[in-house]
Parts: sequence; structure tokens; C-alpha cells
Amino acid sequence: MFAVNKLTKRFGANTACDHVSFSVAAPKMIGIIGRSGAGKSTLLRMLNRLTDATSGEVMHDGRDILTLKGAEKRAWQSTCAMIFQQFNLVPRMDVVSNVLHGTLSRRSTLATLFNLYPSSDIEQAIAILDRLGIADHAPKRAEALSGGQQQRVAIARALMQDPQIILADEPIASLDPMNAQVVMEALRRIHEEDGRMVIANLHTLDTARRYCDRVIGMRDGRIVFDGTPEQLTTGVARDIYGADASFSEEATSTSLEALERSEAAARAIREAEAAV
Ligand SMILES: Nc1ncnc2c1ncn2[C@@H]1O[C@H](COP(=O)(O)OP(=O)(O)OP(=O)(O)O)[C@@H](O)[C@H]1O
Repeated sequence: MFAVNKLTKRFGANTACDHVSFSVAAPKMIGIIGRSGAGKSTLLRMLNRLTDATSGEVMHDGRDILTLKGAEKRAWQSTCAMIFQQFNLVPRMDVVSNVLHGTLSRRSTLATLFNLYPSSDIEQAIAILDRLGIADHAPKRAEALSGGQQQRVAIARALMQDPQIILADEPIASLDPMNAQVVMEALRRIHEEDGRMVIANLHTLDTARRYCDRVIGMRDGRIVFDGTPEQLTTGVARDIYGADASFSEEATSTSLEALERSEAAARAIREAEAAV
């Protein structure tokens, strides 16, 4: 279905992605992990054609999508919708209009200019918002919503394109643990119920383990791990992050339990210090 072959991106002397290869036979939920600068965002942006690759190919249903131009390239960008850490909504525009922006590629410039949407599209947008549990917020300005709600609006906008693949670049990096959980659960449900493939860059190991069927680890632009969450041991994680023996998984965790544990540990230290 989807095969990435020796995909490479150089920025001058810096190789952000170095001969990255992997293939996916059936829709999966895939997490990409690695430290900052490992090349995760560059990889997703090349898959979506936001960034041009230096070399390599991305095969989908028998076509190399890196060769697509014009309307075909835009159609591909609808087939694999992207969501971002900062949501990329229009803050002062209402939630429904933000979601309807997902239909831009199939509407005329004039209709877009005058905000003319067919009622079937508006109904679909509200149904998607309802599915994501935020239909009540439909008339509000996007900026009035919490981060987790805004990210669900961004997911709804992506779903308006009816994509086969959703690329999520650090979708929960700006969210608190509770909202992070809600957003990851939404992505997982979209994968399971609709059969859409989700590829998400994640900065926390526990999230990748908990929600993904497959985890790809990147280091210095290369894939250094590709396996199941069960195969992602602490030793493997240490290699991916280039960390020494003091590496603690808790340091890369956003789970509520881990947060509570680290807060309890910090409290114990403060109490011990106060007692001296
Ligand atoms: N537009 C650009 N111009 C020059 N160098 C870039 C550009 N985009 C990324 N890079 C470089 O490519 C490398 C990979 O960056 P990338 O953002 O893909 O990593 P990442 O794993 O997504 O990191 P992070 O988690 O911090 O976003 C880094 O060294 C980065 O500085």
C-alpha cells in the first residue's frame, strides 16, 4: 500500500533524513520517535509533499508520489492529511468554518472567498465534530477552545478531506496529559473505526507504546528501530535517544500516572530537604 524507499533530505551539509525506508502493507497506527533533530518532522513533511525530497521515492498504489505535480500533488495532500503541534487553525474564525476549510481543495476560489459552503458539507462538519465530542463548540471562535479541543478541530478539518492517511506531527506536544490522552484516543479510534492509517511523530515513549501498533525509531536521520511496542525495551529506547545508563523513560512521559509519580518524588525530596 505504502512504501518509502531510501528517502533522503539534505539541508546543505546537514542530512536530515538519510536513506529512510519502510513499508506498510495494511493501514496501521505508526509512531515515530526520536530525539529533537532526529528528522521526524522532515520525514512527515516529505511524505505530504510540504518539503521536497533530495532523493528516494514514496510509492503509493503503484505511483511515486514525489513525482506528482499541480492538481495531482494537491489531491495527494488531501489523501494524506496533516495535523500539526500548533493546530494551525484560524483563531478568530468559528469552529465549523475552520473544519470546512478542509474542503478547500475541492471548491472554487469564488465560493471560498464568500464562505459559501453546501449544506451537505456543513452537516458533515457538524457530524464529525459530534463524533469527536466537540459539536457544542461549533459556533465558537477557535481561539476560545482549549488546546485539546483545538487539536480535535484540526483532526475534524483533516477528516473533511476523507484522507486514507493522517500524518500527525507532534500532535500532543503542546497539550497537558489529560488533553493529550483525549487527542490520542481520537486518533486511535479514527484508525480503528475508519481503517485510516495514522503516522504520528511522538516525543514520548509511553504514548507510542500505548497507542501504536508499530514504532519507528529515528536517530540522526536514520531508522534505527522498526518494531512492535513490545520490542521497544528500555535498552532499545536508550539507543534511539542516544542516552546513557541514567536514561529514564519517565523523563519522556506525558502519562498522568508518570506525572503523578514524578511529582510525588519531587515532593518527597522537598520534604526531606525541609526536614534537614
Ligand atoms: N528548513 C530547514 N532548513 C535547514 N535545516 C533544517 C530545516 N528543517 C529541518 N532542518 C534540520 O534537519 C534536522 C532534522 O530536523 P527535524 O525538524 O526533521 O527533526 P525532528 O526529529 O522533527 O525534531 P523536533 O522533534 O525537534 O521537531 C535538524 O538538524 C534540523 O535543524
